[in-house]
Amino acid sequence: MMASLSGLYSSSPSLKPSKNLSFKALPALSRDSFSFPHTSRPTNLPLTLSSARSVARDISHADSKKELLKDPDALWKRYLDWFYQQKELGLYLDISRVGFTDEFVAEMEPRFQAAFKAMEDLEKGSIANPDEGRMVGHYWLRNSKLAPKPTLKTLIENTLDSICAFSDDIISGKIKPPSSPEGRFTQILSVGIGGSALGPQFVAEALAPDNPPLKIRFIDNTDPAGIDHQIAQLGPELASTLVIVISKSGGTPETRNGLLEVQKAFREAGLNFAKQGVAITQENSLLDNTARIEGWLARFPMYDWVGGRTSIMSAVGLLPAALQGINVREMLTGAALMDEATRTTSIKNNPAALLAMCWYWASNGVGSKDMVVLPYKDSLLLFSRYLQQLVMESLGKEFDLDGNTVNQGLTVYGNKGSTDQHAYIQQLRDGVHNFFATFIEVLRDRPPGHDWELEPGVTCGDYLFGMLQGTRSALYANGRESISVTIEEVTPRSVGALIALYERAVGLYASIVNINAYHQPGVEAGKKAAAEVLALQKRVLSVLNEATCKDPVEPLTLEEIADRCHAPEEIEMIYKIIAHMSANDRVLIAEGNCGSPRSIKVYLGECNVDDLYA
Ligand SMILES: O=P(O)(O)OC[C@H]1O[C@](O)(CO)[C@@H](O)[C@@H]1O
Repeated sequence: MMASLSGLYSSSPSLKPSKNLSFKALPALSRDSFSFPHTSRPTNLPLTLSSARSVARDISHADSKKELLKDPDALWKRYLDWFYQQKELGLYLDISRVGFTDEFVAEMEPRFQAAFKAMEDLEKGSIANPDEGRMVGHYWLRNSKLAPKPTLKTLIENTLDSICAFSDDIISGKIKPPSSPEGRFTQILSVGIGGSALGPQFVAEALAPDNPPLKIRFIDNTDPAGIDHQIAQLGPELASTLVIVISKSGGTPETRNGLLEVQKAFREAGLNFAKQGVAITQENSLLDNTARIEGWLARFPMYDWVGGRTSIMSAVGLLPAALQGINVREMLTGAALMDEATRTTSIKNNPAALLAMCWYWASNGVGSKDMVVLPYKDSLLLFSRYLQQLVMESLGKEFDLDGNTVNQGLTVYGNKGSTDQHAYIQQLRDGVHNFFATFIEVLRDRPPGHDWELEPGVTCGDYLFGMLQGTRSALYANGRESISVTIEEVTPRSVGALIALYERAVGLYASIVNINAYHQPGVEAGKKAAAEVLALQKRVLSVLNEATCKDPVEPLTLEEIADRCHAPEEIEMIYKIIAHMSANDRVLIAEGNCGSPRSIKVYLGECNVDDLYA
């Protein structure tokens, strides 16, 4: 069997996981109908005669699976057999409730060895992101000795030193806001999106002390009302707000808009933005040039060899964290220790490989099941949102590295326990079986000395513990697989380790399914389409302006606007543009109303003669 299957795990294009070969081929033998744990092979594999036989054999194993489920000794043995711990970090991994078989592990071995080799090359500076021709160096950020060139090593070390020195100076009040009665910075307003927001948001929620030296707020969208809300919440403290604008590319529209809105607020408050602005971006980007020309307070670098979603250990994550009094060197140490632990080429001793293997097993190597992430700790609330980008932007790819269409991915969602038990766990337990769970457990409930028993022998934290364990058991009893990651405490070190664990798992998984984890071509399509909508809006405005400047004014139907824009095929979009502008008092609807598109006739509130000749 091994010999006949080994080729199926090679990277040969014809043997790639294929969604066409899913359960549909043999519905009666769906592994979902089996009780747990499974012994069937992943159904993404081509259905050869031998695989069909192996599925048939799995039916006969179904009873023994039931026995395993009922047999606490066997389950305990499986727990111990696969239990992983990283002692120094106090991090444990339990994958006993995922039903992979020894045979499956053996079959995955060659793929993992290839993935370990690819990871080794990546860490040595290979062009691991071939589509963008870039190195992938986030691992160097926490161990600069790994950097492939001495200049990079120096750059990483100097940047870290300057982040620490700058934040010390801000916190101590050595660097002051020019016109604040407080005499020191009290607030951070972070402007950025995607990888330039999610990491800082997660770290702030997880690690910021109750009374940080600077409190942080985020603008991570181009929603005007959301931006207004953040600025309004700052109120007079805008004068003591350090604005950190984060964009690797330096040209992301949402971030640019956030910056322009904040600069307007500064102008209106009579404040000098430049003296309170900090940029984190690549050298010579639009943002970098703006910050340099306008003389902003400080600039910190981003590098083309660090991706947005893995930038949390660069200035992107470290500067906001340091300013909130979080020990960033500890975060880096945690990540470095985890990097070391996930470098081993023994699957069983490598927690990231174990995760990647379970993901492959649970989702059939094609993302057929979603990953629900449930941290049982309020401060880790944003971990699932952070992982959503890390995993889905990395693994959600149309093509594999050989150019075959694979439509890979792994859906991630989640919030926190036990809160979610009162929201969607009902469906997870009893409803559609389209997921596997990851529990994040934190052993320490409260800082020492603060606990008390709210009923004899039981604390509030015991309830949280009970809810987690109860949900895990209830899911398992209904054949739902789960992974449990345990940390002792939420500290900079353990958070650094968690981040590094998942970064590595994503990298290994991507290798195993033969995709590039480090680019995001799909995002470009949406950005391009958005730019086209805005370009069309400008054409609509120009056509309306021309009609408005006529004497008498010529109200236009949607058809007439579309024709004059030479875009009859865009009539629906033109209607939406008109409806949006109308809702924002930007155009006059002369006749009809926006609710009935055919009735609309439009002209502008006033003719702008200058635009006619622009
Ligand atoms: O840091 P930037 O260049 O502004 O990009 C923000 C985010 O946008 C993306 O490129 C996707 O649009 C992410 O990968 C990135 O984290």
